Amino acid sequence: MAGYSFTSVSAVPITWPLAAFTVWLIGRLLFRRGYRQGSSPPGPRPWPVIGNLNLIGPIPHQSLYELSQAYGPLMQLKFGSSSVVVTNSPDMAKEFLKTHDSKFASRPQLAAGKYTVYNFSDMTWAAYGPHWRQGRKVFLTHLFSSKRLDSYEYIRVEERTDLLKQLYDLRGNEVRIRCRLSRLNLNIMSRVVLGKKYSSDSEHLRAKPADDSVMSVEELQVMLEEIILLNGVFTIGDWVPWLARLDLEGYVKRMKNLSKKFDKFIEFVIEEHKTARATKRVEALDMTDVLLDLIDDPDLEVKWTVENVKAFTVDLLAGGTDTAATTVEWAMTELMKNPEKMKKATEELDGIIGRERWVEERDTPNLPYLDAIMKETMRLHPAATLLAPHLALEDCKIKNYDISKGTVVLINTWSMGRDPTIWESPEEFRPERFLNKDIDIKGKSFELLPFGSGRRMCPGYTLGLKMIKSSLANLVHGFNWTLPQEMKPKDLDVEEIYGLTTPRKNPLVAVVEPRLPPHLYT
Ligand code: HEM
Repeated sequence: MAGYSFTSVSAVPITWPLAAFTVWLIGRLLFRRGYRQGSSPPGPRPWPVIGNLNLIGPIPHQSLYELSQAYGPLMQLKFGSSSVVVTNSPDMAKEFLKTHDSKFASRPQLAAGKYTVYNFSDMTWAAYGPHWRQGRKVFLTHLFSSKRLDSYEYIRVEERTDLLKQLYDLRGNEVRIRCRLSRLNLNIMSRVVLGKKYSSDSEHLRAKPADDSVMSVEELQVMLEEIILLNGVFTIGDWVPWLARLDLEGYVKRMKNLSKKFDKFIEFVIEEHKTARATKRVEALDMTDVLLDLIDDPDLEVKWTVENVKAFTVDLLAGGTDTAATTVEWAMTELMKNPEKMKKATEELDGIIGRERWVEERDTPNLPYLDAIMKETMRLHPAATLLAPHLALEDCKIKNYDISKGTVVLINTWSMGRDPTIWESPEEFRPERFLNKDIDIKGKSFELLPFGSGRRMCPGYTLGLKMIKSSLANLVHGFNWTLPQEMKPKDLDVEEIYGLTTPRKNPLVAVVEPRLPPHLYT
């Protein structure tokens, strides 16, 4: 049977004028011709240029969504000389992530992996193979076992309590929720991964210059935001290799600068850990200790190096901080846009938890409406809209489409979440759609894949879910939130910033008032 032909779209990146012209010219010269995929003869035929994708900055999932509306569930784009296949259909996603999982379990070797995580020494950007397999095992058995995650619960509780106290002190004032959430998650991840925070806020540092912090928490937050951004950008040199040296957008320069800063920071952390280990002053085994121990492990299949320790540390800090904060900010935005849903959530909390205590992690299985809010938020605002890019390791036929080795695969979870053939009234925030429905978010229901699925699925999802659920539950339980001044719920925008994660463009600002008895906050 003859294979289908792909709809091919030529993507012409647009940047500042000179670069735009250069790239347009290259596009005209190189990508005038397309070819028919499948078993029919691949004779050249005109490449149908149907429009420009604005590919400055991160890859825009919304533009991909619009194209997919016209071109169907599987669409092939040309990014320079590389084929990129995008899907927005759960059936197709299942083919890539389950049926043919092992053939699509690699990652393209992009500049971000080379320059920000020590030449692919981490797990996220590692090519499929022994290094990645070993790293994954380290993650799942040493760092994210349920025993280890439980042993860190006290850290999550202490940091959360601290945030709730801060919010109480700010009562009656406007609060930028995301900033507080990022800091909460950064504090948790720093203590879990590095053993302590290593950073304090700048006011504290000014007051106590002798503090042993290495940098201000604001500086560390900016570094993490930068790494998330740079790991999601479209870098022309990745797709047109002979342009790589020009670094037209300046992203590679930024990656190198950022990497230097991270390296200095992590070097300091490692040295301190080594000193503590040498003098036997190790009090608690944090993740850096676990990663350092592996350097001396003779039984490992692939030699573990200090670069691996550093790159994994970056993965852990970046993976755990931004994703959860982005999701909770979106959940709070949707709840404030839909006050009747906020009311239902507080009613559930009042009924199950009561007003005399905070919500603990062990309570969350008893809060189905809260769970539905989280799922509905992840449907409309998945933290990683295109997952992380997958790479075909061999030629493969997917539902009769020929995918050649080296093709990059993007799974557009953002589109799937908004597809009217899957979800009724997809633009509406309706947590009720998940009540009494067996839709899983851990990679089994392909219409909802916030953490991906299969071999490359997020290994940190258990921790991510713990952080999201308990902070969201307590923000809703402990406080009444209102919009500033005359703002109405309908005025709240839902504009996004594209990137590896997709936060609100305009941070959510709300006025906070306590709703529980005062003694609980002090
Ligand atoms: C709300 C929380 C989180 C979300 C939504 C999320 C989402 C994702 C997604 C979509 C992927 C890519 C899956 C794919 O390529 O198919 C991923 C991969 C990954 N995530 Fe997460 N994540 C979260 C929390 C975390 C946490 C807490 C950590 C670690 C501290 C983490 C570490 C990683 C790593 C290392 C990978 C790469 C896995 C691999 O390539 O094998 N994530 N995550």
